Amino acid sequence: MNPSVARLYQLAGQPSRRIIGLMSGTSLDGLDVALCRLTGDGPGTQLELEHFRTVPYSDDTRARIRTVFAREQVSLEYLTLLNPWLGSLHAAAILDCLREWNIAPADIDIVASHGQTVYHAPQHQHHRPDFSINATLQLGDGDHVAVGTGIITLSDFRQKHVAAGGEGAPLAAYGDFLLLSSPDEERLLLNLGGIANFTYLPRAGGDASTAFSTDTGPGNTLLDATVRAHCPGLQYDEDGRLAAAGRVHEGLLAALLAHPFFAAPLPKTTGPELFSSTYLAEAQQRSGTTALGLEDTLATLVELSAVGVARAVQAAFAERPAPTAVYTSGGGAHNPALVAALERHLPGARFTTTDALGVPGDAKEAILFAVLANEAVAGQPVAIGAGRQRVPAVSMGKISFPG
Ligand SMILES: Nc1ncnc2c1ncn2[C@@H]1O[C@H](COP(=O)(O)OP(=O)(O)OP(=O)(O)O)[C@@H](O)[C@H]1O
Ligand SMILES: CC(=O)N[C@H]1[C@@H]2OC[C@@H](O2)[C@@H](O)[C@@H]1O[C@H](C)C(=O)O
Repeated sequence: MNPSVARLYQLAGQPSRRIIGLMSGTSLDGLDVALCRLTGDGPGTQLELEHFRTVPYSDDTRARIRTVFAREQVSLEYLTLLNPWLGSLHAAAILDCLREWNIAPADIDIVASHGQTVYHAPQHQHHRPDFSINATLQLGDGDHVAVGTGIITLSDFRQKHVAAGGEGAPLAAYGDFLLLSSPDEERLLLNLGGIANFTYLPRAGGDASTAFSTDTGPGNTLLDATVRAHCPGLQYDEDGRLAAAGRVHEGLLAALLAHPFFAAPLPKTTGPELFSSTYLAEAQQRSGTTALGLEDTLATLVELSAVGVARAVQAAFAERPAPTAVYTSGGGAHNPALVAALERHLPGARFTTTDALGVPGDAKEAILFAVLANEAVAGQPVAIGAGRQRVPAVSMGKISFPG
């Protein structure tokens, strides 16, 4: 038997596994590295987060990714080179974290690598009517991660979801359902990353067919792009200070909300391909706000993110009350201006970060991929959701052996 197959078989039978989850999201702030001890599988999964670190991307790495990121046309040569280059970069980042944590690579069972999304193309969003399919592309080749670290690696998680009829995202429903369902309350788990999304969790033991997750629109992506364009050297509006100094421009807000994405049925996914500086510039043109100051523009974009979330929540809970327990995660949870806008638009909701549930908000997405890898190796496909909101019951991730 191939020794790596034997090792994988052995790992699948162990009571627990030590898995490093990797995520690098649309904000391009860095690579999130979460070392998880996962015991059991399925709804009985227990998480112990042993270590977490965000390895910041250098300006050079960000610039390389931005050369192709969310662009319709790119150099095929550049894309080809970036794929293994990012895989090796991620492998080096893992080794660096392990050195810092004083852990040998041989003591890690699996790496679960999301890779870097460079283009997300659900059918409702892409521009090629000759392809009536959903598609999404993550770079950072898994073989390079496996060979670079010497650790069995699962990667490219989104393709199976697409192959099984999904849009490749959000995958959060799986991890949230397995780790964060509670018998005491139904929950909304609201992730405020570059793109915002939420998962609805019924009470644990209740009707799992009602669980689902959806993107809601921009989270931080337009805020970050606007700050970068106006304030060279700054990556984001720290603590929402600039936005808090501005006033919402109702005309610009209405022009932004006119996009059909906000009225489209749930679940839906999106990305910076749609919520781009072109989208903002067109709305500014239509509303006559091209000269609007930075603070007012940011205040309006904060409002847009919050209204996007509120509209999706209202659409999901048109017939019955929305859960009042809302747990936030992602970088936007650190932005008081965004959280305040959400509190205004979701009156009655109690906002807490997922940290209160033992899952640090900044680590949640990296943990998700560790959970997905744990399921792929040791679990069964998870059946949650129903009808249009069905989450395909599939195991996800492609396996790369180090040797
Ligand atoms: N103190 C803060 N004040 C304001 N905004 C913040 C703060 N800390 C983080 N952010 C925002 O969070 C962003 C990073 O968020 P996060 O790491 O969750 O995004 P991501 O994982 O890349 O996105 P996605 O979930 O869409 O893939 C930053 O770019 C910034 O906009
Ligand atoms: C295609 C893609 O990378 N989508 C990301 C992105 O970042 C947030 C939102 O858009 C979400 O749909 C998804 O990530 C999380 C981890 C998910 O799949 O649940």
